[in-house]
Amino acid sequence: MERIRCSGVWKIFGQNGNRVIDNWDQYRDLSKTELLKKTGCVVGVRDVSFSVTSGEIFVIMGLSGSGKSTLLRCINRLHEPTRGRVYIDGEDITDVSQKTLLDIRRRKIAMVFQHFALLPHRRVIDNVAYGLEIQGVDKRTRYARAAEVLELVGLKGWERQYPHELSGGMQQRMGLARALAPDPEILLMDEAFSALDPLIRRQMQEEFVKLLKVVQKTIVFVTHDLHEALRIATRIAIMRAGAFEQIGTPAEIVLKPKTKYISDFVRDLPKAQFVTARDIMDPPSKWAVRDDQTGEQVINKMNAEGIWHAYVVDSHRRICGVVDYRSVIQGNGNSVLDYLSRDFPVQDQNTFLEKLIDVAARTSVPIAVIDENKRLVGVVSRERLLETLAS
Ligand SMILES: Nc1ncnc2c1ncn2[C@@H]1O[C@H](COP(=O)(O)OP(=O)(O)OP(=O)(O)O)[C@@H](O)[C@H]1O
Repeated sequence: MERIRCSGVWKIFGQNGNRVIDNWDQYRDLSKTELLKKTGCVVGVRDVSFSVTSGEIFVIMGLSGSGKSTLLRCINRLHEPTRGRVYIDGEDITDVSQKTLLDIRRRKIAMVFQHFALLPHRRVIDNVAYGLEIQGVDKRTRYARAAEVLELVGLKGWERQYPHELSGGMQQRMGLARALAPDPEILLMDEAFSALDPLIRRQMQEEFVKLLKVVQKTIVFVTHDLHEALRIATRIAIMRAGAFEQIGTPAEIVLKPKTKYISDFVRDLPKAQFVTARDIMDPPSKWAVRDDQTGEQVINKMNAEGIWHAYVVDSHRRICGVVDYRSVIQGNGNSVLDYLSRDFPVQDQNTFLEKLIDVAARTSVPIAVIDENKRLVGVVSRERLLETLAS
C-alpha cells in the first residue's frame, strides 16, 4: 500500500523561488554560487517524484549538500515545498491547514535525528514517555507503552537511569524508542546512526532491520553512507544537486548503475556483500519439475531449458530432491522419484553472494533458493554467479 508520494517536489531557498523554477532551462547549467549570485536563490530539491509503500525502508543517499535533509523535511512540511505535492496515505498534505498538518504529524509521522533533544534531568523511561505525555495520554498507559518500546529496542533494565549514564549507541536506541512510542506509521530518519562508531553502527543497522520485521513501519532514511544505505534499504534513491540520479534496489544500484556518476560511486564496492540470492536467481519454473512427472517428461523439460539438473517439487513447491540429466536418460524408471538425490545445496533467498560463491565451490549442482516457508523460489546457477561477478 502506498504511504508516501512526492510528486514534482521542488524546494528553492530564497525569494522568488517560483521564478527560478519557471525559468529553469535558463539556470540549469549554473553552479550553485552562480545561481545564488544571479537570483539570490539556492536549489535544495529539484523536481523529485517517488512513492514509498508500507513496510519499505526507502533510503535517500547522497553527498553533503545534495538535498537529502531538505527533501526529508518537505515530506512532513518542516520545509514548505516551493512547488509540487506530497501525499500521505493519499491525502495531499501540501494543501491542508496548519492544524490538520499538526494532527497528521502527531498521529502518523515521527522524526529521528542524529542529535535529538534529550531531557537530561529525566530518566530514560520519562524521556520515552514524554512524547505521549504531550499527546495527553494518561500516565499509566504512557509508562506501560514506554516500557514496552524500551524492551523492543533492547533497553530493558535501563528505564531508571539518566541519559548521560547511557553510551552513544544506547542513547540512539532511546531516541528510536521515543519515536516509536506513539506508534507512528511513518518514521523519517535523518542520519540517525551517524554519531555512532562503526562497529556499534553496524550492529544498530542490523538490529534496526530486524526490529522493522516485528513492527511494520514505513521508513524514509537519510544517509551519506553508501554502505549503510545498501545494508538497510529496500530501495535507495541517490541524490545529486537536488535531484534523483537513480532509484533502485541495492542490487540494481550495485549491478546496474544508470549513469557514470553512480558507477563511479559503486565501482570499488565489494559487490558480493550487497547482492543476495534473490537478486540474481533464475525463476523457479525454469528448474522445477513436479514429483508426479515421468522420466521422459523431465528429460523433455531439461532439453527445452538447457539444464543438467532439475529440482523436483511437491504440490506446495517444497523441494523433494534433485535429478541429473545423465541418470534420468540412462535409467529406466517410470517416475522422476526413481532418480531422486537428496544431496543438493540450498540457501535462503537473503543469502549474500559471498556465501553463495563458497557454496558453489563445493558442489556442481546449482543452488536451490528457498523462502521462509521452505518453498523453492529460484535457483542460482554457476553461470549466473560468474556473470554477476564479471559484470
Ligand atoms: N535553510 C536553508 N537556507 C538556504 N539554503 C539551504 C537551507 N537549507 C539547506 N540549504 C541548501 O540546500 C542544499 C541542500 O542542503 P541539504 O542540507 O538538504 O543537503 P544534505 O544532502 O542533507 O547535506 P548534508 O549531508 O551535509 O546534511 C544545500 O546547497 C544547502 O546549502
